[in-house]
Amino acid sequence: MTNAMKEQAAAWDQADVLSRFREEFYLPAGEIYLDGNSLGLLSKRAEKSVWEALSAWRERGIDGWIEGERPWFPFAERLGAMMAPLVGADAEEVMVTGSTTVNLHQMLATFYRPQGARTHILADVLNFPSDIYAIQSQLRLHGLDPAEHLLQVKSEDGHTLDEDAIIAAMSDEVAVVVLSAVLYRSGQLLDMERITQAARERGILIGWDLCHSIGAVPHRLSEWGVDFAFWCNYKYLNSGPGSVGGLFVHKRHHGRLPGLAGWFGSNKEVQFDMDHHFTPASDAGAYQIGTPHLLSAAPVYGSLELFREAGMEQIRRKSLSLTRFLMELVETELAGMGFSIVNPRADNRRGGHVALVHEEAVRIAHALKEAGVIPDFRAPNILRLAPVALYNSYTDVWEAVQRLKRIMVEKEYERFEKKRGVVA
Ligand SMILES: Cc1ncc(COP(=O)(O)O)c(C=O)c1O
Ligand SMILES: Nc1c(O)cccc1C(=O)C[C@H](N)C(=O)O
Repeated sequence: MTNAMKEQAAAWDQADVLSRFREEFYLPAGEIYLDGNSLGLLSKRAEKSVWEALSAWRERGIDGWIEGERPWFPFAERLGAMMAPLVGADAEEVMVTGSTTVNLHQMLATFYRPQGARTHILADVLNFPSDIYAIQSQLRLHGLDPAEHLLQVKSEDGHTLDEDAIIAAMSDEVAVVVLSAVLYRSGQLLDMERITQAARERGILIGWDLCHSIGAVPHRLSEWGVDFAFWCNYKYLNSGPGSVGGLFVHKRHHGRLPGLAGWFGSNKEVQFDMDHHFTPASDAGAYQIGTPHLLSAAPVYGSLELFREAGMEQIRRKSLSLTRFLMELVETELAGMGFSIVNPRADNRRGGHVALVHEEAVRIAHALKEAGVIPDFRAPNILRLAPVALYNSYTDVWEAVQRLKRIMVEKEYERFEKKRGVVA
């Protein structure tokens, strides 16, 4: 059985239409990297685009803003247009700017307008903490108590959300809904289309956090009628730690005054008139604030070239197939060893990683790292494994599970402290 699976993995690798993209990345020597859902690996393209940004600065100085192959002044717009297909949007609806948390602040500062009974923001108990902090602080800025005005949909099993429960919580007290497309721990993929439609039918605005879905799952934000979305580019998009994030604002909202205005949100024709009257850009560009962080935006260009070449549909197909294989191996090779798979199994219900619960998860994560498999751990007991379509192979998945099996059989994890790392 084991050998048959290994041969199967090798055969799939042979037939893999995306296998050439592995060469585009710097893979840590001797390691199997399965943490691309937290920080994607550096690609040669991303590295090249950073060097090109530095060269432009070195050679052109101030003229880099308007001259050269990739002038800085329209760069955020250019990246937005390149990224638009990944979220299913028109070029003018997407901007590469800010960060996840900052963009959520910008979106709420713009779209959260408590009026009459509609004063609540609806989120969920499984959301990433930073989103919740941003929501709480936006409520406070309106003089409202988060304990009362932030509603969080509960989770029955502590890992997943029930879409019916989310929709049932959309009362006429809710002004805005903020949810993650893919939940950061369990990897559950929510039915964005259905939930968005339900919010719109009830006159509620809806915004999606795409941190764990962008680059892993295709989206059709524009067609679904999503009001806004925000994300980072350092996970599946491989644009580097702290790289500039992204946002989407549906075209029906264009022309509004952004909640947080700054001169880079100006109509570009008049920005350098230096007028004290703010003339916002007519599209998602209006939501930029200050000078773009060019050196952290530069790698996004190289990363997006790879996505354009590989194609999102192919990436999703391989990602699903990798995670399906991983789940199958966990169930066969690791049977009886105390693991339970807590991500949903169905293809249309899971994102790009597999989430395993084990009572020894923290020590197993340490042991895996020592064995050259890079997972991540989320307290109290979740091991996340993300085989990434652009740079992981089926053989990586097979080999990672063999190393994990050895750790369990030999009880290698018992040598480690039951304590998470600083950046777990
Ligand atoms: C779902 C989700 N939201 C928000 C964040 C925070 O993003 P940032 O630190 O880029 O603002 C992260 C990751 O760190 C995340 O996974
Ligand atoms: N943003 C991160 C960071 O600055 C340091 C370490 C990890 C991260 C992450 O992105 C964690 C990630 N959002 C998660 O899903 O847990």
